[in-house]
Amino acid sequence: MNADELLNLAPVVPVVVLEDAAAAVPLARALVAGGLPVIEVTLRTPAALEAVRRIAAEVPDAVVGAGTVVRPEDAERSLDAGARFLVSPGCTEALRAAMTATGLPFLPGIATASEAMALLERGVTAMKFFPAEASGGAGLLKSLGGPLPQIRFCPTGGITPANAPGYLALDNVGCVGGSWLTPADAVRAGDWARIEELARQAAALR
Ligand SMILES: O=C(O)C(=O)C[C@H](O)[C@H](O)COP(=O)(O)O
Repeated sequence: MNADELLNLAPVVPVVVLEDAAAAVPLARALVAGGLPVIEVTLRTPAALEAVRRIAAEVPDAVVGAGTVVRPEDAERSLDAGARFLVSPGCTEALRAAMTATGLPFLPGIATASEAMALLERGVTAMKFFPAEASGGAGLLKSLGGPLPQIRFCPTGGITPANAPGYLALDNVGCVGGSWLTPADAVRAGDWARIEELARQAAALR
């Protein structure tokens, strides 16, 4: 799978923060059952890598990746845990090199034309647009599509069921990402039925 294929797997990528790795497998099963197989586990908690490991081992229909990859060493550690893709909120040359070295598809974050062009010079054509709403939203992406039509994006940050269709209608958007599918209270309560239903609604967005 390359990064462009990753963007085509599902219209919405749930961005997940897990405090407890024990929730990882039932959570991933609920998302897959709802029709969202691509799952980004953010490396924001001590439990994150173990969560990736468990989903990779126990939920074969999920495509689990690591998000919030911000330090070069996060890339290799995510690969070792079984991540199948990497996502970063922004990018540096050292981070790009580390993500490339894993051989995994990755979506480096950008918010401006210059950031996108720096990655394009390195052969990267699939990127995360972050923080999407705060940086100019669908209008900015539409504008970037004029001079930079070869780049495709996964906008993330402030995406909701209400504004997602506006992004998904753009030629240069493959999918959107968001945390709304896994509300912290639902995860804490183990309310997998609610998460499955949120996933089902999101899977129908396109
Ligand atoms: O952790 C990362 O790698 C990020 O870049 C940030 C996340 O993608 C956003 O925080 C999700 O945004 P919301 O859906 O608005 O909650």
